[in-house]
Amino acid sequence: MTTAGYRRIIVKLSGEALAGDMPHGIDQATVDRFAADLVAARALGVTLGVVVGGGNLLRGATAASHGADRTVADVMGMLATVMNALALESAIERLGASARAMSAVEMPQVCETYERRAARRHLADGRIVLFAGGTGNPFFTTDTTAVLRAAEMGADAVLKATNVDGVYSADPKRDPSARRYDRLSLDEAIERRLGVMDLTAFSLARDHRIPIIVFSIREPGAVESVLSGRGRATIVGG
Ligand SMILES: Nc1ncnc2c1ncn2[C@@H]1O[C@H](COP(=O)(O)OP(=O)(O)OP(=O)(O)O)[C@@H](O)[C@H]1O
Ligand SMILES: O=c1ccn([C@@H]2O[C@H](COP(=O)(O)O)[C@@H](O)[C@H]2O)c(=O)[nH]1
Repeated sequence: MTTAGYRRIIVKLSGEALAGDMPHGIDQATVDRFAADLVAARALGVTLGVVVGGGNLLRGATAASHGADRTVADVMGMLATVMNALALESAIERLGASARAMSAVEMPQVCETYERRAARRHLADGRIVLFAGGTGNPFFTTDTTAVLRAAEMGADAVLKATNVDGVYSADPKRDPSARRYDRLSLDEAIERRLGVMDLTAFSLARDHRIPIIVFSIREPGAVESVLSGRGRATIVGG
């Protein structure tokens, strides 16, 4: 299967990338560009859910390594993902498309609470659903959330839009000799402990036979390119 066959997808959008050229925070121009990418992908007729990370604001494990309580830090990380999802929701709606942020952590004054059937209805109605607040539980990541929501929504694939152009034999930021894969199995990704996603996410994807497509979000139109089968990406599983 090529990446062109997917009709229902979950995009895992890097939180870190939302900072643009800044070390941290939310860069509005980058939010607007990612929103335009998502709207263009939706215009291909693809049913689209998005899980956004929080690495531009706070990662629980990092905060804990500096002395914070891990469970509190993880809650803060989940709140960071809500901020990112709200920024994207607003940017998508300003482009004239319909979007709905749904948080796994209840905050009714802020956005809808995640509920599986309601989310499926929003998708069926053509809305881009922004799954915020991670799984709602500490000790997980938004990569795992993306695979979980993909399984719940009956998605064909998870598109991991990040700051590297695929999966390598080692972290390419640390090892310049790392070799890039065009394709590999989920078993191989797990056995080789490839750090582009956590093991929980890869294992859940293997259990539910959900392929993960890893590609760089740096180029405008990246999501649409991957969905059209043109973009540079690594296909894991599938
Ligand atoms: N084998 C590997 N192949 C590719 N990238 C890898 C590998 N091992 C580690 N990485 C790192 O994984 C990172 C992408 O995963 P990560 O989940 O940290 O990013 P993200 O999606 O931008 O995160 P967040 O959403 O939390 O901001 C890359 O920046 C890359 O440096
Ligand atoms: O289910 C989840 C998802 C996320 N978290 C916390 O949020 C941050 C940000 O998510 P990233 O995937 O790292 O971008 C994460 O580091 C956790 O602290 C969580 O607790 N549970």
